[in-house]
Amino acid sequence: MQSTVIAPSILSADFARLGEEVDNVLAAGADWVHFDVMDNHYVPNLTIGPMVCEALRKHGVTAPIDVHLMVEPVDALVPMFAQAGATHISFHPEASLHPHRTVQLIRASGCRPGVVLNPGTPVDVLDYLLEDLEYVLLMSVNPGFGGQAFIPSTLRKTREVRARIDALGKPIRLEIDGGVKPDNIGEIAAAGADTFVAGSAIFGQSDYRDVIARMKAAVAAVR
Ligand SMILES: O=C(CO)[C@@H](O)[C@H](O)COP(=O)(O)O
Ligand SMILES: [Fe+2]
Repeated sequence: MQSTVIAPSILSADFARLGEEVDNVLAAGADWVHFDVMDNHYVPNLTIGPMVCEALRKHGVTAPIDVHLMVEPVDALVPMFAQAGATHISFHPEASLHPHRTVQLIRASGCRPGVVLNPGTPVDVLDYLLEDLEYVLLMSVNPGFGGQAFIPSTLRKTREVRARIDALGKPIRLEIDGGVKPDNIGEIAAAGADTFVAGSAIFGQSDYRDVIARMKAAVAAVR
């Protein structure tokens, strides 16, 4: 079984104090930094790019940086993020002309590849990709914004992807992104997730340590 990972989405952090926010959330027990990249094309919002990732590394962040690319096309940004210090890069397969080639490119760039499924994307998209991935990211909201409500059908999809990963027998992580909170994370973990993105639930609280501890305790109770 994979270890539990809590990955705060910095989309909900105070961007004017980003380095300090990331330091604080990691000191409070977070495991990874979830880095949402939006291009105002694949999704109707615009966020941050490789320069900000590089700035976090220069600031002294050593934790894994989990880059979630909500961009189309995908490939040109992969080496740029690898160079900027990303450790994990995920992308939406419908945004790449050749998704398997993109997986190979992420790995060749020295990062761990992941594929992202939107709430309406069937799990069949994993059919010939899963065995070459390090993680699957299931969106539990439609991509583009923080602070949205968790879509319940994601629980069914989580169980389906968990079964596929277990059948394959490879140590592939199952990450959930969107609307994850202390009061639903236990149910999500019970469905088979091991890696949890949370933006507003963490950065919306003043005590990061308390909310992360409550999330980890809720996961530990069911895993
Ligand atoms: O990728 C995305 C949104 O597109 C996420 O990473 C959100 O940033 C998560 O925010 P919350 O739903 O936890 O507030
Ligand atoms: Fe994300």
